[in-house]
Amino acid sequence: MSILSKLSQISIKSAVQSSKHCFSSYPWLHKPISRTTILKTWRICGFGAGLGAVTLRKAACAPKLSKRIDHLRTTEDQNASMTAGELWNLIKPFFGWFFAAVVCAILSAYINIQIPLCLGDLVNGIVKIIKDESNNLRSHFEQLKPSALHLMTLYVAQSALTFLYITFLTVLGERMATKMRSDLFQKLLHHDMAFFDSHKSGELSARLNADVQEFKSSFKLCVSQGLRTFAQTIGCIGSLYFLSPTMTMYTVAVVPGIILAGSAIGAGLRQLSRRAQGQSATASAVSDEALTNIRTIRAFAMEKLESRLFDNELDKARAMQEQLGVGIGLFQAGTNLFLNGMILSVLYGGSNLISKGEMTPGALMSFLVSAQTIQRSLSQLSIIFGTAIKGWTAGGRVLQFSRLEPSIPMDTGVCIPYHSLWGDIKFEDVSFSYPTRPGHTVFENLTLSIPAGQVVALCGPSGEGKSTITHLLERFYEPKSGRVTLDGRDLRELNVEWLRGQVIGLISQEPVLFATSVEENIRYGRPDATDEEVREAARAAHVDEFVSRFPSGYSTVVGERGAQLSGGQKQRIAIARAILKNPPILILDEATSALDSHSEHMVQEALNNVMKGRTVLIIAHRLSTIRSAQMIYVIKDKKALESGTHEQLMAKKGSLYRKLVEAHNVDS
Ligand SMILES: Nc1ncnc2c1ncn2[C@@H]1O[C@H](COP(=O)(O)OP(=O)(O)OP(=O)(O)O)[C@@H](O)[C@H]1O
Repeated sequence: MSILSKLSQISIKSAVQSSKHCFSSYPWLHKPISRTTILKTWRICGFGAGLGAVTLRKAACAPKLSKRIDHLRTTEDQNASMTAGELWNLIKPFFGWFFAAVVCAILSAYINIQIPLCLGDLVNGIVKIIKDESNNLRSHFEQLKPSALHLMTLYVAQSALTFLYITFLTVLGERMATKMRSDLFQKLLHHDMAFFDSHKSGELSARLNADVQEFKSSFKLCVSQGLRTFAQTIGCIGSLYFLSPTMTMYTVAVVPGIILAGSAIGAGLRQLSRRAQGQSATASAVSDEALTNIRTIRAFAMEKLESRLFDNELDKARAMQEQLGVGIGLFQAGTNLFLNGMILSVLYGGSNLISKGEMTPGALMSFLVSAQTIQRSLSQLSIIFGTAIKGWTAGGRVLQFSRLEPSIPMDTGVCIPYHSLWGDIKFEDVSFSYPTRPGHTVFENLTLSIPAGQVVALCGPSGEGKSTITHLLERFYEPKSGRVTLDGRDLRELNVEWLRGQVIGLISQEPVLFATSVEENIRYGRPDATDEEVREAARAAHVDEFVSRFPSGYSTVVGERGAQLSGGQKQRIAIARAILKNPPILILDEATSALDSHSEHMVQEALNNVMKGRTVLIIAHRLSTIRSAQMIYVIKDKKALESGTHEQLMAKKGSLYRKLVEAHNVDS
């Protein structure tokens, strides 16, 4: 026996002995263990190990998946800024309201400057009463009346002006925000598809909502409080000078230093604010993406992981906002310390002047109240400064996308009159790569022709660019070189709105519906269609069959992106929508791929009716659909490799089409 086996026997023996010893102290352990108990134990161990493994796997996955978030981060935000000219352009349309608000705010500030002076007169009168040792107190009291009345008038006027400027500013702020939102939305709707390829919808919606809101609130605050407090500060400094030039000179000598320090801190805070807002937008993008893909998250049981990813981004945003808060807090604390020191110096210096007989108690009172008004105004200004930083950045973020001009203008170019439109399409030496992936060439000198009134099919392996051909035809993107023509005219000469709205009808692979009723979704094809025309299109696309079984019929709401319908039902509604649009050129991008063979047969029938007399471009994987085409192009290796009818291509020896059919890459 080898040394190793001896050693193992010894260890087994000692283990048995020690276990016996151990068992003897626990009598219940002497009971025979049943098979079920052993099985249960195994199951529990297995479950525990499984749970541990899943937790570990998820923990290990988290950092990997968090890379996904990197693509949701926005980089341009750092450059988001706004010029004074742009701010003026926003105000200009509502200048009347702005002017009224500014006048009221300045008048209110003027009154605030007057109040301390008037208060000083009143105090001097009171001092006279206190000092008077004659019995003429009543007449002194009577002399106070004009000052008291004056003060009363100022208080009432100040309240009225406050009411007015707040009202004017609310109207101004709301109108500006509405216009900003409307302009941005309009701009977004017209931006190039490449823009949407590189920006997340969550980010765009944050600019449209949260950023506009932030800009509006800070603008209102800056104009109402900022203007008033600024005017008050300047005015009160004037009053101070009038009351005591010496003390005023001492007081304001330190102001330039404070302004310089404030500007330096402000620049840092502005940058921090930009980063914090960018991070908040990333957090929103994460939640937005998760909520949009809730079904995928459910299917993979990733709720906890997604929640962790969101928390992670939220934490970063929170930390940055906290840093910003600390920065603003420090700024305000410093300002307050400086201002309180100023008041103390005023009291001390003022008492000194009174003792020398160079100042009256009333003047000191006025000086003090004016200095306090300045103090309040400046500390208010420091708050406003923080808000202005946030608002300025938010406004810049909104304008950043409003400034961009789409490279494809929507409303310029020629519209071919309906009666002379044939629908003859040609791709001439087209080279193309997507703007977001410029290094990846999708087509190189692609040439193909879709003759007017004919049905042409595109087939070929996945990812070779079939759908891209439809994108170029719809002019979602521009070719890098070469041209796409309609009836011999370059698409670049034609009006895009007319092309997409009246000439081309697209039924795509994944139809997306609006979260409204079936009827409204179909009517989207032609908003002025009558109810009967909508029903007719629905019948032609076999929508009627399933909709009539819904309790609410055509009023049934389809849910977000049509989530409450099956893929085939969505597809049929999309077909009805295209039928209603009645375009001269029809693109069917795997339009029947989501249907079962029965529905496909019915929809194909409907499509056959619609296709008559039109130019039709079909992208399909089903042989039954492809073979009916008058011309088939096989797209591969960045070009149209082969073309011909089904019979011609099948008869051609070594043809790629034949290989695809035989390899079932084209479904039979
Ligand atoms: N918006 C986009 N941005 C960047 N690249 C894209 C975009 N859309 C498609 N592509 C790329 O362009 C190439 C062609 O894609 P396309 O969708 O046209 O292929 P396809 O032949 O229609 O594929 P399938 O038959 O699978 O639908 C692919 O490599 C794809 O990854």
